[in-house]
Amino acid sequence: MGQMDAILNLQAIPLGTAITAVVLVVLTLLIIRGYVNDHKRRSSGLPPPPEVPGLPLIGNLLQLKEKKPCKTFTKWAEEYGPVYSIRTGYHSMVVLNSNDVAKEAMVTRFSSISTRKLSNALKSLTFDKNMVAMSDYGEFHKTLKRHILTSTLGPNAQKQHRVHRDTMIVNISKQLHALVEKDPLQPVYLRNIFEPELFGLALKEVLGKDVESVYVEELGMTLSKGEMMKILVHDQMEGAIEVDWRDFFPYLRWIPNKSFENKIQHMCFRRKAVMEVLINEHRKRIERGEELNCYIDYLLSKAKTLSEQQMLMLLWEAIIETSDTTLLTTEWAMYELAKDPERQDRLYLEIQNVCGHEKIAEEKIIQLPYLSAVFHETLRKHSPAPIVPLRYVHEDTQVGGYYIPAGTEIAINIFGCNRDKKVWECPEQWQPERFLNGKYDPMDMHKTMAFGAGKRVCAGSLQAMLISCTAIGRLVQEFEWRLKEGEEENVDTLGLTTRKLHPMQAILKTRN
Ligand code: HEM
Repeated sequence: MGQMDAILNLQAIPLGTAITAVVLVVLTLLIIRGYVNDHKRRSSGLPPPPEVPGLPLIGNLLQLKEKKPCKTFTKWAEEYGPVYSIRTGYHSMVVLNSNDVAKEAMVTRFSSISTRKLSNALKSLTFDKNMVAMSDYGEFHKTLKRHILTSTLGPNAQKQHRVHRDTMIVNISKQLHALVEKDPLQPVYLRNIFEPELFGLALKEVLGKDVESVYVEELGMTLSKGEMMKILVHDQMEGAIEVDWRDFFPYLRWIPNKSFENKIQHMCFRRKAVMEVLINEHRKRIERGEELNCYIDYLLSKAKTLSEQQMLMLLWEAIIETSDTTLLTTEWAMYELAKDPERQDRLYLEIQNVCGHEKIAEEKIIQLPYLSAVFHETLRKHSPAPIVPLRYVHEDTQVGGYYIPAGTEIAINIFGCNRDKKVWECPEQWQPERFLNGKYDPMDMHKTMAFGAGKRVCAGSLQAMLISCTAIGRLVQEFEWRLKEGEEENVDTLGLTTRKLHPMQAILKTRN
């Protein structure tokens, strides 16, 4: 996912005389690879996926420069079908664009497609796959996933953390009321209030306590919560899509790319400095006998074989994953509702009928099918992870009736699956009602492909649903939302996930 977005920033490729010699060798290697694969494919009796024509050596890189790769992939699917292959420099990549083939890859053929293919930036930022989401499938992955589910994200852990989510919603509501009272005509940036609260919730789940500021000796300064959020979340999300042209031309990896390396190292250094201070403070707390129900306490007592660096990465992973995609989903849902007064009214009436004068609470979600439909329709239209982090085929396999040799990268285009005209009527339109036609189980978390599927399915889907649905419900229960003039056009996204480029601005009216 990072690699592909990074193509947008593709730098000029250094072509020197040394490279001219390499070019010949590479072309020869490509021809040999093609010949060997073709021979194996013939004996499998399966055809290769259709190829999107590209240029020698660089393949399809230039065609991916213009727009978001998920959009280009979706456009190509109209011409080449749901499975096709492209070349990103030296690498072959198969792109999957429909629910059927995506599920086949993630479930039926999982054993052959369960490892990750990381860009150089992601290799450094994940400390070489030391986190649940970026590790290769195996014992290490299974153990880590069990830890995060048992301590934090599974149904029982979520019950225990309920108090933090309830507090967060109350805080958000209070701050919005204060802003509207102060100046009812002043547009409100929901993100400015929601994001620090969500980050605070992440800190409570991971460390047991919210942290307002922290002195970091290595950086020589006291960081506010906003500055911590920048170092631990925003900078890292930016780093994840940093391009290293050597990703596409591994045979040139002997050429240094210092500006890239320095940038990533700087991000890793700052993250480590902040995380170490936070971890050390909580170690001291635990030593004083003050144990809390949170991820760090769990890992320190139950996962003693983890190294310091692994512990740091796992704790940071839970912080960044909590802070990003749930915010995006909630902000996009509120954007769509603020744009669409009829659907906003329909949701408000549903909540009134079920909750009356009481504030919406998590246990009511099951009785609010339109609210669930709003959540899932937002995940469909604005899929927060538009492309599943790249997978790698580690043994010859097949998908959609096509032969896929070992060594191929697999891009699962969730955006494309969720906009497939064969599955979704008017996929460009935001219509929550599409989930209310009796075809869908109201509580099914996987009505769309937004959370992935199979053994690597998202571990945080329950938490995302609980937070996002309660927040959307409460925000609509307490205020009438209308977009600020001109805001309707602001649909661009930024980065690895579908973060709204322009934070939504809305005018709020308190409901009586
Ligand atoms: C609306 C919100 C979210 C969406 C759309 C989403 C989507 C995804 C997707 C597409 C994957 C990749 C699946 C694959 O590789 O096959 C994933 C993995 C993962 N997500 Fe989420 N996610 C969300 C929220 C969260 C939250 C709140 C957390 C936790 C704090 C979280 C933790 C994880 C973890 C740990 C994995 C790795 C699972 C594995 O590799 O086994 N996610 N998510």
